Amino acid sequence: MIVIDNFIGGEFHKPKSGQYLDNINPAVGEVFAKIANSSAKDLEVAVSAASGAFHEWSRKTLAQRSKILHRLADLIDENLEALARAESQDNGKPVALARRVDIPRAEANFRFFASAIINESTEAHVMEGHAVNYTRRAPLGVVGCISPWNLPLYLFTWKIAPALAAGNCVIAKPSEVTPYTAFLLCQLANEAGLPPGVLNVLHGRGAEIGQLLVDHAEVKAISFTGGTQTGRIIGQAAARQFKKVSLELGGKNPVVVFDDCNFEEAVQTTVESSFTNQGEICLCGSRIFIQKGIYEQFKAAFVERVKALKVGDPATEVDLGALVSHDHLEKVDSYVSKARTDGGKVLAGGSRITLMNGYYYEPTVIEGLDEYCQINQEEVFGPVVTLMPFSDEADVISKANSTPYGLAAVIWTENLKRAHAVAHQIKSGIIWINCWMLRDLRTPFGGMKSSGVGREGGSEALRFFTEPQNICVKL
Ligand SMILES: NC(=O)C1=CN([C@@H]2O[C@H](COP(=O)(O)OP(=O)(O)OC[C@H]3O[C@@H](n4cnc5c(N)ncnc54)[C@H](O)[C@@H]3O)[C@@H](O)[C@H]2O)C=CC1
Ligand SMILES: O=C(O)/C=C/C=C(\O)C(=O)O
Repeated sequence: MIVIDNFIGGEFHKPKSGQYLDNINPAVGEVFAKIANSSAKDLEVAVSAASGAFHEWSRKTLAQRSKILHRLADLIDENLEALARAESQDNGKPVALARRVDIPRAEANFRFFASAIINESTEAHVMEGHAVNYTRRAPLGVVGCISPWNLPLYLFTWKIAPALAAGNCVIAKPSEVTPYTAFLLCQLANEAGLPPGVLNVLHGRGAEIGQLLVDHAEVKAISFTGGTQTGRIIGQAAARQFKKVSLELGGKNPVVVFDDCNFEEAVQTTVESSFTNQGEICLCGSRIFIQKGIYEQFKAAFVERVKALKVGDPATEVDLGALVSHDHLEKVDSYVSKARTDGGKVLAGGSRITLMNGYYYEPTVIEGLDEYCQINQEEVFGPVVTLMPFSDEADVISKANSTPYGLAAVIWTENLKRAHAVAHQIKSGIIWINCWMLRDLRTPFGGMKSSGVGREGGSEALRFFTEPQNICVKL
């Protein structure tokens, strides 16, 4: 049995409570690891290690920090296969997907921020003839990074890489549902030469050790990705201490297909935007709006391809693996049941798949529901999409904006003037025109409305993890 212990001050530590949680492989429904169940005592040791390391880490030159983070990126690449297999075992996603997307992106996250700190310029504001102001951006100290289960190492590193690059010491809390690759990364951090205490990883339940981390006065900022309800709790707790907080939350993302789209590309990419990673990505499009003139044609082509998707053992060549947990499978299935009772017609899928005692669900397409029914308002976070017709631009803009969420949207049209006009009126932090998940790590990443507060990526992330200080010099 694998034992996932905490990583504090460069060493693995058993939880002070001596208690462990079960870690289940969702592909087969079996416990394969034990996870440290951390408490306040573990947090105190981690805070002390992180605070103690801050002086040395924050005073390293940018080139020194950059070199260590590049080395960590190299080590992720060297261990790609083992990390991809671990990610699949923990999460249920196809190994091939982890090999192609999750682990290379974890490497890219370190690579990107290791280079960004070297290339970032500082600002100066000249008061002609009077003074010059320059902006110093100093690291915050000890910061907390809380990540979810859907893209475990990908999102864990998306947070810790900018935090470390900017000179902070980190206490990270990966999801208790998928802690394995964060645990494996700790060993690589030591090999890369990251000084002890600069990165600390505590495992355990969100409502316990996660909440203690958010509430700790020595932790100066929290970067969180996860569900909107959890984001609300964290935002409220952080506000009490005027703590900096970045919240990347849920989505109910619209895909808008105009009748002048490149039909083939729109159909194929919409299959991907719906079902990649079993639909467990906050950026997946879950409400597909199709212009009336091509509704039937698009529906037929889309459903045919969805029915051809292969679901099964994630260690083999499949399109979809298992959902992350039994609870999540129940949740997804209950949304589909409710959609049926609301009058929805299931065009593809709609059922669990019995296989190896794992948590498998068919890729599901539903039509016949309006934009205000439950399944079109709440985040399912699984392989379920709805199809809805629309008449014109005004109609689809109103429908696209009809949820509390505003994370991402996709627009398919060959008329770029129309694409820009619609993009400007959809209330989403990220808009893809004629593509999906084309990611440039320099761009601001995050959502509007209930999809979050703040932005990650590029300079936004480095700014979040630093405190600006204006220094005015009289000339
Ligand atoms: N990126 C996204 O948009 C994600 C959205 N979700 C949505 O949230 C729903 C619930 O999934 P969960 O696994 O329960 O997500 P969650 O939001 O509860 O968990 C995300 C992370 O937050 C931690 N956490 C939970 N409660 C906390 C607290 N009070 N203080 C500090 N940290 C806390 C968890 O341990 C985990 O590391 C999903 O069904 C999905 O709809 C879940 C994961 C990612
Ligand atoms: O940064 C990305 O490319 C993707 C981020 C995805 C999430 O934040 C998510 O699914 O939660």
